[in-house]
Amino acid sequence: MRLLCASNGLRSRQRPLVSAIRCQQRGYTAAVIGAGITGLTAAWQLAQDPQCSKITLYEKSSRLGGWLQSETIPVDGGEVVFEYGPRTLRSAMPASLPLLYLVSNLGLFDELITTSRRSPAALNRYIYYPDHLVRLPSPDPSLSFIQNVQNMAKALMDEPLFEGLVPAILFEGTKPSRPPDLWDKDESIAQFITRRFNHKVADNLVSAVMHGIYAGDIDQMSAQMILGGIRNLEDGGVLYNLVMNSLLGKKTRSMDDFLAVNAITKTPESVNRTEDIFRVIKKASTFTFKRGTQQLVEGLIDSLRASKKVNMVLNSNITSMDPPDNPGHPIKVNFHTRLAVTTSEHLADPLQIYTGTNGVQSHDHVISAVSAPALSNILDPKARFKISEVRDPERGRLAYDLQVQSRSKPVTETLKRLQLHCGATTVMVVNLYYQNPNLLPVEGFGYLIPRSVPYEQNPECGLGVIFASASSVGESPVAPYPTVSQDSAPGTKITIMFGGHYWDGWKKEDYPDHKTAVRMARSMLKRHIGITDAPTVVRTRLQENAIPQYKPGHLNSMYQLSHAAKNDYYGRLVLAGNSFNGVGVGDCVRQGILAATYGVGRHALRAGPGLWCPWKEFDFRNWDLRGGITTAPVRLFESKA
Ligand SMILES: C=Cc1c2[nH]c(c1C)Cc1[nH]c(c(CCC(=O)O)c1C)Cc1[nH]c(c(C)c1CCC(=O)O)Cc1[nH]c(c(C)c1C=C)C2
Repeated sequence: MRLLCASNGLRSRQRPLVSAIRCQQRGYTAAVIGAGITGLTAAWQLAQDPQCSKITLYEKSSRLGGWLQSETIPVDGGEVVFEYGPRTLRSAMPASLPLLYLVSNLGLFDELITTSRRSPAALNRYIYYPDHLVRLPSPDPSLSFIQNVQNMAKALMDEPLFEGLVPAILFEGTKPSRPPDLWDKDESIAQFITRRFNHKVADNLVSAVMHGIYAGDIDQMSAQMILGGIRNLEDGGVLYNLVMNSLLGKKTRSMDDFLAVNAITKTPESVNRTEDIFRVIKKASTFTFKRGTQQLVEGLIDSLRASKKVNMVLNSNITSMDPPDNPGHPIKVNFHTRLAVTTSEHLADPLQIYTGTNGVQSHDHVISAVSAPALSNILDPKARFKISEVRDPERGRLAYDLQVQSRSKPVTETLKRLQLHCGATTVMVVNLYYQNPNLLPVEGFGYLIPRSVPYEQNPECGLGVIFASASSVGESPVAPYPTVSQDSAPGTKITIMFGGHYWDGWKKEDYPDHKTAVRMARSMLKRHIGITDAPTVVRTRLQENAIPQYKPGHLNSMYQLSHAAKNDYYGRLVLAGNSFNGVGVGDCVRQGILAATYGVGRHALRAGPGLWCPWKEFDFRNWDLRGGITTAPVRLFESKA
């Protein structure tokens, strides 16, 4: 096995862990800042550690769960579940294992709905271009091999969406690859795809996919971070290497997935479920919950309550969290809570709510699970920086010059480095329910809208439309695997998403309000797929700065930030969450687990038998995973398994 790409920083050195050893002897306390999915998972994992005596979970709002939010709405003939954030979770091996173990640990396995790899929602994915839906080529199991090949060839020849794709595929292998001295130079996704294929592939296909994941602009997104595994194959041709690897059964794996599987607590319930978990991964393309993804949040909250070790400080505003004076000292967190009146149904009986004004607590470890801008605001709300791009003349690598414009205290390196992680897109989510069950022109997942669609076809800045009824129905994961659905009402549920990078730089007052958003959604559906019916239920949610954007240079700035946090806070501050390594629910769960185990110095790696300890092939005894950012997207290795 070969470690494909590990920057020195993320391999980092060993250091004396005097304070960690002391903590291990007497037990330790921890704080988690932010009660989104990363923070809740981290708090849950800490609560499983008998050595962890107390966990304080700080949340600035009165609601837990971040942007995982579902609502069950009564309608004529039953109920429908609307999602305002993530809705379906990807089932992939081994990336979804930590999440599925967590689900089982929480006793929620029976609550899953799995969407089979052979279902229309998994097979039929569409892109709208330039004025109609185009199905992305994938074998249709109801047709013969010859019919599938004919259909695919026809689509590639006839559809403007695929213009330039065939020559791009044929000649990709002949394009020069990056010279070795520029191996670690980052570029945008658009630059990489244009360099290897052509700009039509970037604009028509790749921009659509990136709308569906990041709501982002491929000119502003890091190829190294987001397409790292693929980009590493460019020597000799990306496609050639992909085909060869597939024929030879070689896979590129992320060590983090294995680290998380190794670290996550497995209750007897989840161990009993192992076979079922692997069955879900094999058969399903995605999964969700009967009452929406919020069920995961509720399961975590119930478990935290039952642990009796967790204090939840809601409505909290952390006013300072300065580095300790020396390595032996804990981190002091000063906070202020408004009168903790909660409206959330989950908080009717919180473990402990501080209703006072100011408080100070010391913690042996702090896990920050908030976004980079939110953490920056905690460290110094008055700090303002001017960031300018500079080119490293020798290596052409992107670098940034940071100048402090204002501050209220001495600026730490951590605070400076956080500034480079501050971009995020805002998405308007519109959920519509129609009584008519036969409204859609095609069966499938929905459609994405690439940036190349002419303005007249997309004046609303739409990113994509989800035929949400299709992904709300599936199989129970438990034998005899009956069909289950989120919705008992028979109509059609559609979600429309707008904005994203198209709204970069907009002010609050520029965003559409509820009425305007519904009007925009309806006019888009009419133009694109001819829907003129009036919906019976409409719900909108503006998700502000919800999806972090990994801009070129992200990996390098993550490495710098990780080291700064390790040094400034003597390994006691751990950073996790979607600002760093992955915006999906599975990514956040993995980061929460890694932070609450290796990140706080509580889980030692051992060279056990079998496939599940890939680190034993590397110098894992020298990996210092404590403090800073525990996750490392460059810890990739090649495996035959
Ligand atoms: C609510 C808006 C979101 C958009 N992207 C994400 C969210 C939560 C995050 C996201 N979406 C997908 C992924 C990759 C797979 C994963 O790790 O879960 C991530 C990280 C893929 C995806 N995009 C859409 C759906 C329904 C899915 C998941 C399931 C699948 O691939 O089958 C739809 C969608 N999401 C966004 C837009 C604009 C959009 C449009 C149709 C933004």
